[in-house]
Amino acid sequence: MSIVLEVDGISKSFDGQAGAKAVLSDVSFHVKEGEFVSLIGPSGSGKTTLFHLIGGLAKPTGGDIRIHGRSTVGERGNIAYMPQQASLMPWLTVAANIELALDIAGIDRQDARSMAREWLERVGLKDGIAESYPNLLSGGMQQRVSFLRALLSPQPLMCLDEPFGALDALTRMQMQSWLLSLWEENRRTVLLVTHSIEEALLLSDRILVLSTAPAAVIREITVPFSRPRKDALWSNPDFNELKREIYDLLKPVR
Ligand SMILES: Nc1ncnc2c1ncn2[C@@H]1O[C@H](COP(=O)(O)OP(=O)(O)OP(=O)(O)O)[C@@H](O)[C@H]1O
Repeated sequence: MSIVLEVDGISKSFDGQAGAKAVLSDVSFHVKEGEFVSLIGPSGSGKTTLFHLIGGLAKPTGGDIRIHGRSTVGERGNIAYMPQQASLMPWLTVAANIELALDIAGIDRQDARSMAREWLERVGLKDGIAESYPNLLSGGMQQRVSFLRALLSPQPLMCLDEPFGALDALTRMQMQSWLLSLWEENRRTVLLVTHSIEEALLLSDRILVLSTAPAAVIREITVPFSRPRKDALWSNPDFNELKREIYDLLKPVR
């Protein structure tokens, strides 16, 4: 499998009143083609900052970011990004929201139109949802549309930033199962930021554990469960063992 993303010795500091504040310190990792990798770390450890750097919205203080071997520091348009809040355009229908993203990414308008409609049906968003406006959909439905928009976008890497963080616990579990089966069919290259250890274990091939700020990768865990996975994994003793191990890594040092 070829390497899609290389984060190579990245550091990032912000200037503040009390001088420079280091947020990331020598962070290095990679994501291979078709891999699902999760980043998990304490609150404030710089996960969103890292996504901003990968997406080209900010520049690192040091280090390099490469996509398919080419340095993309400060360059936008290389990732399909899914934020915590769906951020759909309220004045466009669901289908038009997806079409717009594909259009911006350079896909022919006619192709974007048929892709959006076909995929909405395929992922169970039927019964006129394509022609509905986003504010008529539940939070979970909006996130399905947001995920689909990222999934269909042609960029080589999907970055999912706490995509289910704003959902209630039950909807979140349903969304995880939905995303799991959809991802296992499509195998796009994914980097996920999450606060949920269970979510990371259920979905990922590998988990990168970040330390508190200034953050570095303190552990890389290869998730040993075979695919296709089912949410019944939650009752597997090995699942709980790994959950405990990651929880201990994230515990604040007293
Ligand atoms: N533009 C900025 N200027 C100054 N400090 C910033 C800026 N952006 C982020 N920070 C600081 O960097 C640190 C890391 O923030 P970031 O949002 O990346 O963490 P996070 O791991 O995503 O947090 P959470 O898990 O709570 O969402 C925080 O202390 C934050 O205040």
